Amino acid sequence: MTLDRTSTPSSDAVSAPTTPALAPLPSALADRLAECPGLPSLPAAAAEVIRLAQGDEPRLADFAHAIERDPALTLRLLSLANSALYARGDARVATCSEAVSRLGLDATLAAAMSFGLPRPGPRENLDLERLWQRAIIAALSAQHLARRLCPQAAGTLFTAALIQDIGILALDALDGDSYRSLAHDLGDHDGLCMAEQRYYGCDHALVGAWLAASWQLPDHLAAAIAESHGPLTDDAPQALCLRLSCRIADCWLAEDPAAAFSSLLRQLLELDSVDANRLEALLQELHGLLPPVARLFEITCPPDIDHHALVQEAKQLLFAQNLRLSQRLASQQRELEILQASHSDLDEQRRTDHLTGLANRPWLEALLELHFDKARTARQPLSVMFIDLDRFKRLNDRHGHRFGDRVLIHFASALKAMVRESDVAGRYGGEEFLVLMPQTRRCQAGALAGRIREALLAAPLAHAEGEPVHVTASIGIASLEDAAFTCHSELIDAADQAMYGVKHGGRDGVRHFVEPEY
Ligand SMILES: Nc1nc2c(ncn2[C@@H]2O[C@H](COP(=O)(O)OP(=O)(O)OP(=O)(O)O)[C@@H](O)[C@H]2O)c(=O)[nH]1
Repeated sequence: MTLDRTSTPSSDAVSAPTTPALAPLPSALADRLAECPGLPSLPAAAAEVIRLAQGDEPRLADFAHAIERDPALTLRLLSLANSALYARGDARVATCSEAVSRLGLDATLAAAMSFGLPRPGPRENLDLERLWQRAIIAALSAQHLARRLCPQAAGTLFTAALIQDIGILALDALDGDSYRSLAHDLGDHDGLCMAEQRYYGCDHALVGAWLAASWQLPDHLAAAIAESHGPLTDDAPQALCLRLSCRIADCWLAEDPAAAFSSLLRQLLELDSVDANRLEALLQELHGLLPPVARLFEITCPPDIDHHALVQEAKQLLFAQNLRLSQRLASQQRELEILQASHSDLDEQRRTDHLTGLANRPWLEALLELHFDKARTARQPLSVMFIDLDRFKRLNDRHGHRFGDRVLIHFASALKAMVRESDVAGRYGGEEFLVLMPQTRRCQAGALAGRIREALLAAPLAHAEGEPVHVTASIGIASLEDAAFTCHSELIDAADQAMYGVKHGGRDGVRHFVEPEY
């Protein structure tokens, strides 16, 4: 009789067709490991089982024969085959062949390896008891999950989860105390991996895979160990089973399991293939299987948990956390809105002349630059009007600076009311104003200047001691069509120059820029 690799849930997936190549270990670490005498070694019976498994047609009798040479291992395999984990109500097995047949190749391998690896004992080093507890919780969890998500790999995943942390044993053998100082808190697995990355340039998963490869374990087992740390995603069910299995083990062994499981539930929300109900069913199965399996592995059984109450508490904690999170998000959103409002207020202030509320000089120049480039590219008209109120010093001197301010404010609001929506009126400085007029030819700009003068004539900008105070303005206009302007500031200078022409001509008037003839 040959051992059928596909007939039992645990004997399949031995030959994964496409096993990804292992990432290489950092070379200095590989050299040291290769020369380290105290690395965990494979028990002779397990080595023989592996050798046989790599043959073309592994025969059940050969496996049984290899194992029978190790009576202690034979006894334990029989116990395992008759345990609740594998017996499932079937008759008790009495021979090594029957045990191997029931367990399948992967579980036989797992058992052979695990019984030969370092056991919890009085040594004052790593907390091996905890490592083994974690290993069996992970192995049972991986197997449970795999039965639903990728049944053909259930056996492989049991074995891979069981030995996924052998890299820790290897690094412990390599560096002793200095490694133990990194691994002092085995409950913080992510923290340990990060510390290993810093110290060795890789974590114990890669070291474990290297060790598995050096024991000639099947490639897919070594690859699974290498992949045992990483994000939880639906698209790789085998990696998901393994990665989730060690998280479940960490939660089970955590000081506050409810808090740990609630954070695991949060991660499950991202998954389609595993939810809180599946987790609860898994914990229930573990609750029944852990005591006999712990006895088989000769370790103290992990603390019992009330899986139902625990999942309920974890759900409530998650709910409370979500509530707090959404409250925090809402208040952050409010703060953001206030910040945005004050930012746009600030933006507005940055662009505005504080006395008149019109655009200020920097903003006028920035806008004109934009309009200038756009008008030139699109060959569209553009005009600029420079307005200087006449004899403003005299007005200030006569009526006071505050009075002058009020005149400026009134003129600004009158100007704003007269220009088109698409125009921009601004205060260029002191008693000087600028109007930018996109899509406006010189004649249209001239018409607006005329209306401004008429308005100033028609209505006084203020009253002093009951008397109306009229102000006149000198207005210069420059339009793109007046000359070959090369930049926006030339247009302002041209309008300014035209305005000065009015001043020199006696003030209160309008002039267009005329290019000087040389
Ligand atoms: N009230 C007030 N006056 C200002 C403000 N900014 C500038 N001025 C005054 O405007 C006056 C400008 O004087 P000048 O440059 O000599 O020009 P002008 O008196 O208007 O004479 P012409 O431009 O030649 O018609 C100065 O007295 C400035 O103090 C302001 O914000 N408020």
